[in-house]
Amino acid sequence: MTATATLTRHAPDNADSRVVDWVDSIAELTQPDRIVWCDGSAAERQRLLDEAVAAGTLIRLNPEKRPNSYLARSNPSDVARVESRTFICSEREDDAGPTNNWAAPAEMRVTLTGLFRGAMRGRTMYVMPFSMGPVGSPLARLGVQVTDSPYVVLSTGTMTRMGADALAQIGPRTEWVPAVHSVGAPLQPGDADVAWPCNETKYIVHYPETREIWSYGSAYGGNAILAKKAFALRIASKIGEQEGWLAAHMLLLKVTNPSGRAFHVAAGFPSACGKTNFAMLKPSMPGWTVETIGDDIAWMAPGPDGRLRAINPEAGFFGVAPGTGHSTNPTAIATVQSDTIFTNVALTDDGDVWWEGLTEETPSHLVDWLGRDWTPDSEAPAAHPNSRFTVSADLCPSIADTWDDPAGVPIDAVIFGGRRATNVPLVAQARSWEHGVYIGATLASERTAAAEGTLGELRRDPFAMLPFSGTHMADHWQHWLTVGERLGRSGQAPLIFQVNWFRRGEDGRFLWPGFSENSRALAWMTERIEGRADAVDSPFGLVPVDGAIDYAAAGVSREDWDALFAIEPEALSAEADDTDVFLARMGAKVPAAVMRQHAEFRARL
Ligand SMILES: Nc1nc2c(ncn2[C@@H]2O[C@H](COP(=O)(O)OP(=O)(O)OP(=O)(O)O)[C@@H](O)[C@H]2O)c(=O)[nH]1
Ligand SMILES: O=C([O-])CC(=O)C(=O)O
Ligand SMILES: [Mn+2]
Repeated sequence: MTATATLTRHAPDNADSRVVDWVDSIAELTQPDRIVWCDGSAAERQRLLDEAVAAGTLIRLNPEKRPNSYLARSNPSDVARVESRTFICSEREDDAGPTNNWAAPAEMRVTLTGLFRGAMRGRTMYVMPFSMGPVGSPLARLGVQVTDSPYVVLSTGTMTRMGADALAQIGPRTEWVPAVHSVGAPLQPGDADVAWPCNETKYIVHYPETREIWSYGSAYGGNAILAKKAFALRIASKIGEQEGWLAAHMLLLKVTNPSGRAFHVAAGFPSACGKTNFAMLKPSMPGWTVETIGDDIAWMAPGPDGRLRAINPEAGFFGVAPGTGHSTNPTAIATVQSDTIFTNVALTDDGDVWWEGLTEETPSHLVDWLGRDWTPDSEAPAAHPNSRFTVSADLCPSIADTWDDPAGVPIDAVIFGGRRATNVPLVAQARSWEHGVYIGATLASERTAAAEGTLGELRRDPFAMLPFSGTHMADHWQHWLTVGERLGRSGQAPLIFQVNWFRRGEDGRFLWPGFSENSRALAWMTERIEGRADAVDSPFGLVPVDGAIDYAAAGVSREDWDALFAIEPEALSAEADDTDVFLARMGAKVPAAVMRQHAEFRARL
């Protein structure tokens, strides 16, 4: 018997034997020095925080400025999702589709077994049972992740319901998704550790049929907090297709109008395109309120009443720091006042954090995300463009009291959006569910710092799921059509809209002020649901009639307002050509309804 096998007996007494056997088998492969079963308690969290400070992984911030908060600086090479190293290993390549990296599962297993052999030597393996969604909710799902990164344990503890309660849910017949994570940096006896261990070799691997996740070499959020993008989107999109529900890269919010009527909205924008900001919107319009339910992921299923019901499977926010300030997102600023882990932001001289966009004045001296002295004369930004905050949803002042309702909330509207300097109007309503699916399917957006790649480059990001689908993207579209038909039969399908906060004028400036003023577009959408606001036809769908949105109150000139909806036939025709190429690339599985909608789009130009 090895030492690790002995330690595994410290599994909690109620741990399901399949979980214990699986943990044993991973320990056998990865050879950690110690195994710790996480209970999710506050005491455990504090112990891990203290250990991470001692190890140099976390810097404790000034408790008078930022109580119970910490700064992590990653290895400079480990700052974002690595899409080129992310794989969907379905049995058949065609089930992963042309937008995913694919490898044969048997071959990938051999590669990963080689990499994971002894990968945790000298480290502790943490076992984290977790629930995505309120523990015990019919919409919730269970998983167990092992990791050798205390930073990942702390992050998972905030982002999910992690610990003893989740473990207690796993019985002999319960389904749970196993997820294996290692930073890929074993320590030999006598080796000194580094603050952010990782490996140049990275693999983020999903087996959709057997519902397993393996991640190697990175400790960055989206690569390593496997409950989030890997499970709640990539694996869940496959499960949802098999079971008739939707896993969506969408925020969830509740908006209440001045007469007290509430609406629930799910909105899908690509990474770093405004989900967290929209979810925490402070309306500029008097009498309106927005409450937050989720800021990144929605699981939605037709409910017993025939309506689409949604839960936020997460328990916290992993939000983009740069651009988040008192004037843009005061709610997020209030949320991260305490109990927050910041990653790759700058450190102020008084032990607090700073990033571009936090305040109007720039501090005269900082320590940047790389640990170097920084002044306003420095060329590089002080915070990494994809620096993040990790904080519990409970701390958000705009959180809705229904945010963790096990039954979910009924969805009235679905929105798609992207970062588009040209062509796409501020807001438009899809003519039908089918038209809405076409809008989602052909969504394009400019690249951001949330993943490796060229900033600003326009790319197709269907359903904002390009990096997050565990299936063939065209199967995902067909699945949305099928769910829509089912909702349509009870006459209760949500309306679908498209928005674009990022259109620019010829001088390069944003034409729309965004943030709190986005409430004007949201209000119009709710008025469409109520049948109170008028709209006119356009190639994109139904757009507000003159006077339906008070743009002047948002400080927008008549000229800019017109430019926000301008139709440039040549540019649109070029975009339609590009859509042809994109749909051809997606192959024979593209639903006929999407092709039909594309033909109609062309005909309307
Ligand atoms: N101009 C403009 N910028 C915005 C708006 N909303 C958000 N942003 C900026 O866009 C960036 C990303 O916004 P987030 O709300 O964090 O985006 P996200 O979709 O939650 O990103 P992920 O967490 O990566 O999925 C931030 O720098 C925001 O300040 C808007 O309405 N107008
Ligand atoms: O998953 C991540 O790493 C962060 C995130 O929310 C995104 O990129 O969409
Ligand atoms: Mn976000």
